[in-house]
Amino acid sequence: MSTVMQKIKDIEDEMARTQKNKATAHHLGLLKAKLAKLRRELLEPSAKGGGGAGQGFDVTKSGDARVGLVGFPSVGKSTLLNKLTGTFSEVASYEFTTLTCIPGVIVYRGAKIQLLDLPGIIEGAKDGKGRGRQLCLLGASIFYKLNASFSAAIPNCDGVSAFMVDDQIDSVDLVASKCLNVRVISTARTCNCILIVLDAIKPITHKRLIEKELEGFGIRLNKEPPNLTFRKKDKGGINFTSTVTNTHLDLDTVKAICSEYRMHNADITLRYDATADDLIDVIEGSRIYMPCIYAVNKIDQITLEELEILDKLPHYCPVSAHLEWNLDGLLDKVWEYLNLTRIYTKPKGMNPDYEDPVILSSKKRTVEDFCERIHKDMLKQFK
Ligand SMILES: Nc1nc2c(ncn2[C@@H]2O[C@H](COP(=O)(O)OP(=O)(O)OP(=O)(O)O)[C@@H](O)[C@H]2O)c(=O)[nH]1
Ligand SMILES: [K+]
Ligand SMILES: [Mg+2]
Repeated sequence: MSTVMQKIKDIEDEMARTQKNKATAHHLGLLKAKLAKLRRELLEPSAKGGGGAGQGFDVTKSGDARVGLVGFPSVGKSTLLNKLTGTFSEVASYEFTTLTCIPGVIVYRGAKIQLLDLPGIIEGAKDGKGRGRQLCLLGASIFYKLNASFSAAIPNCDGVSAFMVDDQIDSVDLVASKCLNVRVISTARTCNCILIVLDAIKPITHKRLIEKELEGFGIRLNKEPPNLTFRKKDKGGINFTSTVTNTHLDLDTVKAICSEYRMHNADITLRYDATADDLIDVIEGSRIYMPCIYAVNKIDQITLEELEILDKLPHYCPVSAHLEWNLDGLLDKVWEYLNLTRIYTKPKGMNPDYEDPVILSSKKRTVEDFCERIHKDMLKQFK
């Protein structure tokens, strides 16, 4: 059951051991491609039934946009949900209080924004590093709590029995924690914006760990899709051109990556200094480019000097969920990052309705999209 995870770990270990230089670039490119393929496998529905329905949490999308709270345990995600939406999600000082997805709604500037509280991300689950006995028991208890819908709902967990003997708890731990992360991140993929919640008094490295976890599952944060074209052909080999000098990719690396995908004929054109990861992203497709805000919580615990530093970092928004500090600032930022468009309609012979705008997303805001939103037949009669 954990073979995919084991393979991922092996490749990550090999990458860590491999020195980065010109001679190893193509081999590293190949490993990166292998890793991307394995991670995709982890997200795909299991071949043996079980189905893909359980990849994310089963919460119906509603409103004009969806925002997800992602972070390590006990950083204050549920407290934030409660304060921002008035919904109830259990808050406690112990880790993994929340084990499922709890939605709430924020009405802001006429838009309905669905906010999702999610379980904490489990550190090290990605590379199979446990935290010894403590995490083993935690994994087991998460597993028991989730078990009712567990093996049916989660890919790559088929056949895990709830009645594992003690020496198997290690693998239960790994599977349970991995699966919980997969569910959280699969749900995060359905969002229009992610709020990475950080604890102001925890190490700054936590930010990078959460980012890596999300990146590992195809989410690209505050990033534009790579400006490169990849065109498959029937013959002619690999043709690699670039309009700029590139420092990351050479023909050998490009060929190694393409061969991993069994693509031996393709035109690849770069318009910027792209990396191997960028090329893999384009070949893989299904990457999600998403705005992300770092909500640094519990600022009531730090000094003013520390706060001033945090406040200057890009995409950061310091808050105290518990004391309700700067929640308006956070909402403003969410609004800005969602980049929604409000359209006010004016009924014939009446004043425009400034109370109830039609909300369009940043990606779908043409007149056509507007018509679609009002009524499916509107476009046909539209002049
Ligand atoms: N000092 C301080 N404590 C906070 C703040 N926000 C939340 N807490 C506390 O942090 C603890 C964890 O809060 P939760 O909201 O349960 O955190 P969570 O991220 O949802 O935790 P899990 O569901 O277990 O992943 C609780 O004891 C909260 O009271 C804050 O702004 N300042
Ligand atoms: K908690
Ligand atoms: Mg919680």
